[in-house]
Amino acid sequence: MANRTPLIAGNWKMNKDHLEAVHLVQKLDWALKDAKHDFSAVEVTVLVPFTDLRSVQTLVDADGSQLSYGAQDLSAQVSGAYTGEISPVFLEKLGVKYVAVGHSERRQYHGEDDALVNAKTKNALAHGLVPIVCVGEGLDIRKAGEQVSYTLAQVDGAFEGISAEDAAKVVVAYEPVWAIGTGEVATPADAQEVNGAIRARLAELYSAEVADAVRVLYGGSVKSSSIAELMAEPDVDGALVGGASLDPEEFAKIARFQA
Ligand SMILES: O=C(CO)COP(=O)(O)O
Repeated sequence: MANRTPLIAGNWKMNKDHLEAVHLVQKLDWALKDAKHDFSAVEVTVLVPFTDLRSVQTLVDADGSQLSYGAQDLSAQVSGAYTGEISPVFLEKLGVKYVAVGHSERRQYHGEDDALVNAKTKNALAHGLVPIVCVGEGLDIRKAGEQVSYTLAQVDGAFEGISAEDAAKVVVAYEPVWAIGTGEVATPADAQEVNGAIRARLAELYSAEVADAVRVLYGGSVKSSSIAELMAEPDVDGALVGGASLDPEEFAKIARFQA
């Protein structure tokens, strides 16, 4: 890996109310502090439900925690008559650093397409949030051996019209849908194949410098037992962790993959 700081991001999905969130973040923070975790060596963040954000912000501020936190989605709009939507301005005011965009569950259950993912990515960047753009193929595409071309088309769509300066700030998460929540983690070679292709595409779309700056994560059934071998791949710069991020001890172990 070049000079990219690894990022371990926990995606809680629709789990933990705001009271449970405080307990979980506190336990995670303690586990990392006990282990003298060096946040400058491996960044750790949690993507929590919208309703948890204010409580998490208060806790992180009060405890002087080095954990950052983020949201799982945002609106493509900024304000106005968009019932139920959440503006990036609101997220920015809550101290949010990261926001997931185009998670496969949003693509699948909410019909989000590449154009919407692109609009949301731009909206996040315009308001100082770091988008974690999620891409990845389903099982049928994988069986047809088309995972690289399919995923790169999603990358092309997400980055359409984004400047090189902004592109360098984006985080991309390769999450093969068949590996999400199934216990079936991609092999390190599977992850490297697509992560490497994503970086090569960014070099084509922009430049070697931009491609070198962007962190490309892997997600899909990551556990403390599988993280080290994934991170050993040159183009895996971290992980987007679902189920295992709900267990603070296990998630702290994942964050401490170098230990
Ligand atoms: O979708 C994921 C993270 O965004 C991965 O979820 P799991 O780690 O539960 O497979």
